[in-house]
Amino acid sequence: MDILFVRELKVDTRIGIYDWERQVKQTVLIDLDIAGDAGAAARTDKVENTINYQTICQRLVAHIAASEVELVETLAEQIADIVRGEFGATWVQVTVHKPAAVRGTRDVGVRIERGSRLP
Ligand SMILES: Nc1nc2c(c(=O)[nH]1)N=C([C@H](O)[C@@H](O)CO)CN2
Repeated sequence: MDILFVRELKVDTRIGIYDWERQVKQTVLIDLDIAGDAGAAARTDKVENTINYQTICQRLVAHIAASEVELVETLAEQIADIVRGEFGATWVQVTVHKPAAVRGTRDVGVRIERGSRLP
């Protein structure tokens, strides 16, 4: 199994459980690991034969910038649904970072895996 990855996709969004967090936008960073077959794309050297990571990033930026969820868990689940449902990935790992959201930390967030690694 091969992995396509995205690291630190940066998006400003309304997210959080507190009143003040409903008034402002905060930055989240998204990491993705997506199961795929890099061999098929490599043999043809055509992006049509793989999952286009740029298209996924554009789709996720549009979704996340417009979303207004409270929890990082909800956002991670929505991202996994998009990557699997719209891009045909069989397995995805999604990490949502909310840096500096909690005093005394560098980063907090959630990591989820959805789907099967088997083709
Ligand atoms: N499990 C979670 N715990 C917390 C979340 C969250 O999204 N998932 N969010 C918050 C606040 O919004 C925090 O990020 C800002 O102070 C607290 N705990």
